[in-house]
Amino acid sequence: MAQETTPGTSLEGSHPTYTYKVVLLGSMSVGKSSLAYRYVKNDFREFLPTVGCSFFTYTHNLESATVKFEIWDTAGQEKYQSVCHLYYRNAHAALLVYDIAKKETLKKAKLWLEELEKKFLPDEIVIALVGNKTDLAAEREVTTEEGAEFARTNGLLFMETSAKSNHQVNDIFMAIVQELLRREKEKASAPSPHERSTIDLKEGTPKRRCCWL
Ligand SMILES: Nc1nc2c(ncn2[C@@H]2O[C@H](COP(=O)(O)OP(=O)(O)OP(=O)(O)O)[C@@H](O)[C@H]2O)c(=O)[nH]1
Repeated sequence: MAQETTPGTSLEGSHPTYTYKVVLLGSMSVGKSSLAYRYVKNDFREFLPTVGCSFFTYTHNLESATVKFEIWDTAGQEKYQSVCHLYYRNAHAALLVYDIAKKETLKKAKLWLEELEKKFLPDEIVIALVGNKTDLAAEREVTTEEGAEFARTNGLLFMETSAKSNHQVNDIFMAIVQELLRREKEKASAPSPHERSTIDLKEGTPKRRCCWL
């Protein structure tokens, strides 16, 4: 298992570097490894079994920032479920992957969402719902509207992809990058805890209070 890393931010002038942990979750064989492989290596292999967890890194050199992704690809097999919480601990983003040709895999993605909601506050993690295998259009069991509606009502990013035909794989990872950067900006423009003051009614004088005690 890869060593867990602490995300970091280094501010070099106006070009910061952010490191994020991104996890892929979902049923067995929905294409989690294939999506990671397509994204990082721009390739597709028919056979990419995951034993436990595998690990990829990818660096985005954007105009405004450098964004490093540590992508944790978890195995969908039931026997690994009991240790899965170790994989998504401290994650900044999660892709909940289902197979558009297997309805029950969307149910499993919904269960993953419940699990994440127990462990993270909404602003702690960016979650994307990903309907993979759009190239199997003739076998489709989940409509685009069904996925989109579930994502909309739960505040998730949503995209349908095909790791095989390279459809929207880059786009979903880039949507996650953009959302993470948007949140960084929002955090940076929020008043710093040092700036907040409270009034001590007993003494009648404004006091600075540190908010993370
Ligand atoms: N047609 C099609 N097949 C795909 C696609 N993505 C993955 N597959 C196939 O689906 C099977 C499972 O893919 P994986 O990437 O190993 O799926 P996984 O979710 O990582 O599976 P586990 O590691 O067992 O949890 C393989 O045979 C892949 O070739 C896709 O977009 N289209």
